[in-house]
Amino acid sequence: MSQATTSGPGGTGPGAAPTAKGAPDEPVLDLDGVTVVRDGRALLDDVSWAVGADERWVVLGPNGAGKTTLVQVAAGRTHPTRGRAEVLGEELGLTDVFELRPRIGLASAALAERVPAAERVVDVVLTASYGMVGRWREEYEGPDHDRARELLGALGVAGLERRSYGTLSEGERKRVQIARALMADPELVLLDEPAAGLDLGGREDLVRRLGALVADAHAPALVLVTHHVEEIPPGVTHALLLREGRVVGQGPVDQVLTAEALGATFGLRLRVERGGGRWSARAAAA
Ligand SMILES: Nc1ncnc2c1ncn2[C@@H]1O[C@H](COP(=O)(O)OP(=O)(O)OP(=O)(O)O)[C@@H](O)[C@H]1O
Repeated sequence: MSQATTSGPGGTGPGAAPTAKGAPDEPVLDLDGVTVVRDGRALLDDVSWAVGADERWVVLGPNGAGKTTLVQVAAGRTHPTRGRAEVLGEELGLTDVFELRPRIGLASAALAERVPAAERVVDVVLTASYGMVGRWREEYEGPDHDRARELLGALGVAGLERRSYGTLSEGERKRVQIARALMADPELVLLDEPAAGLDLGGREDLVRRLGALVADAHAPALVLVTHHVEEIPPGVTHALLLREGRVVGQGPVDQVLTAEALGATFGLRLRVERGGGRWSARAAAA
C-alpha cells in the first residue's frame, strides 16, 4: 500500500491539499447538539462545533471535562447519544466507520495502550495505513517505509525504527504516536494530550515540532487536546474550552483564551500571558 506524501512536522514534502469530501471550505468536523450519555450522565452535553480544513484547534479543559470523549466522537469511535456528528462529510451512524477511520490521524492514550510491546516502531507507524494496531500479514511498499522513516525523522526519533515499542521512553513513544497519526495522509489529525508525561525539554521540543506542523499550509486540519496553555504551539488558530461536558467558549484563539474564560473553565482565578506566540497561565494572587 502506498500513500501520497504530505509534509511532516519538518515541513518538507510537497503535500496534498486537505481535501475533505465535498468542497474545500466544508468543515472537516461538524457537530450539532452532540450529547454523549453514559450511566445516565452526560459526558458531553449539547456540544456544537465546526472545524474548517485550514484550522488548527486546541481543546482545553480540566480533568473529566469530556475532552477525550469529544476526540472519540471526532475520530468516529464514539457515536452521539443525541445530536448529529459529521466527520469528513460523513454522518456518524449513517457511514461505515471502518472506511472513515483511516482518513483520520489519531494519537491518544487509549490507542497507544493497544500497541503490542513487541511491535517494531516502524510497524507501529506503518499499520496506520490500514487503521490497524499490530502488524499482521499485510504488505507495504518501499514508499510506505520511506514515509514512515521520514515522519520518524521529522519527529526526532530517526534510528528507532527497528526497536520494539515497549522499550521506548514515554517521550519517544509520544513522537512515534504522532508519526503514526500522520502516516496515512489524514484529512484530520487528532492529538489527545501529546505532551502528557514529557519532561520540560521533551515538551519544548514537541511543541516546536508541532508548531512546524501547525504552520505547514499543506498539513491537514488539526485538533490538539491539552490541560496546559503552555503546550499550545505557536500558530494555533482556534480554541474550544470544555467544562463538565459543556462548551465554555470557542472561536479564534486570541478571543477565547482570556483569563476570564480560562478561569471559568478551570474554576480558579488566573493570570494569562502571551509572548512569542506561546501562552502561560498561573493562579492570580488572592
Ligand atoms: N464509558 C464511560 N462510562 C462512564 N463514564 C465515563 C466513560 N468514559 C468516560 N467517562 C467519564 O466521563 C468524564 C469525561 O471523561 P473524558 O475522558 O472525556 O474527560 P477528559 O476531559 O479527557 O479528562 P482527562 O483530562 O482527565 O483525561 C469522566 O468523568 C469519566 O470518568
